[in-house]
Amino acid sequence: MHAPMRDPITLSIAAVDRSREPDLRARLDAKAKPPGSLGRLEDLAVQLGLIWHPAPPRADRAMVFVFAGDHGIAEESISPYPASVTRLMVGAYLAGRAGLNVLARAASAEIRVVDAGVDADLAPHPELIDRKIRRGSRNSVREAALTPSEAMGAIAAAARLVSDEIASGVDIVAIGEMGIGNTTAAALITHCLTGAPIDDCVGRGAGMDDAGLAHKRAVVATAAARAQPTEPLDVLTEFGGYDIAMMAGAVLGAAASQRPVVIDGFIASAAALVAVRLHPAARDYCVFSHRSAERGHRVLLEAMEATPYLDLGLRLGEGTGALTTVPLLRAAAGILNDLADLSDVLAGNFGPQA
Ligand SMILES: Cc1cc2ncn([C@H]3O[C@H](COP(=O)(O)O)[C@@H](O)[C@H]3O)c2cc1C
Ligand SMILES: O=C(O)c1cccnc1
Repeated sequence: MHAPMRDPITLSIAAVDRSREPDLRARLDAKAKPPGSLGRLEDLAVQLGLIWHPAPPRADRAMVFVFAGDHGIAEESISPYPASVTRLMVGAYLAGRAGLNVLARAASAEIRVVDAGVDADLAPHPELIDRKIRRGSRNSVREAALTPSEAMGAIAAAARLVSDEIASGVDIVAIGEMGIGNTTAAALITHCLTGAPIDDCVGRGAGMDDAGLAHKRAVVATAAARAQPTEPLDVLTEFGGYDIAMMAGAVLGAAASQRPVVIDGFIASAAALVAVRLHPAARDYCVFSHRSAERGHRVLLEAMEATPYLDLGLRLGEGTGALTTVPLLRAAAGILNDLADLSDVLAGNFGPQA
């Protein structure tokens, strides 16, 4: 049981207790290995230890939430693919045949596919969660993509979904998206929230060529000339999408329930930055999986002082990068929970049962 979801802005998110960190580091240093020899897995173990304190971290049940939504700005020819690919890929998720499904199987993760705002009347399916706010966002070159109440509603709906699953026993949350045009929305969010130049925020997305990239930059400049918000909810309303708003809500839901949330690539990181600007303490719960090949991702990672774990040249989205990192969280929890102390090994004593 949990309290009813409050207004996402007044949602209560507790920062982790950093005073526990030296104790966790000392515990890791006492284990049967040279201090620091598990490298950044030890940092991840510390983060999980802080999140779960005073309980030992658990990392058994992982669940990826994929939020699908269409973007009005797709009518500006900013993607090499038509908007109809969004709903077709949702079909592929439900058929179990997409990159999402393959990588979720490899990570032993459960999948939740959420219709956040696909521009189609999707047929009901037992594994499709209908949270559709609207059939696609508005074109942010001309007008705000979302209304403030749509943005708030999307955040609240996703936060609720995630906190309900955590209440039912999910240990690790991962987030991803599907939405043709969403690298343009994410670029606009990145530009507004970090102040980085547009050219540093815009990349090739699903594979724009040089001419396409130049056009995409011009479209982003036109939209950015219409409005220059800096407050996170205003930025989300002007330039976001239902997929991005729900990913921000998912981050807040995981943080409010004190569970780690693995952030996928560029678009998911833009949503995470919105969440962190709304609630700075949410940063403590974010695990940044990988460095995306998409140009603007480095700007977002710097803005959140994040060093991702993997650099595989990924640029798919769908939560695939977050899923490749799930085994690292399991390893990190195992290091803290199961690795013997060096003193026991040196005494020929392998733990309480010996
Ligand atoms: C077949 C296909 C599957 C995808 N899965 C994720 N994306 C990725 O590409 C889209 C963003 O790129 P842009 O902003 O250039 O449209 C998003 O849907 C993202 O998740 C895909 C893209 C395609 C074409
Ligand atoms: O980093 C990502 O998640 C990404 C990059 C390009 C296209 N789609 C997703």
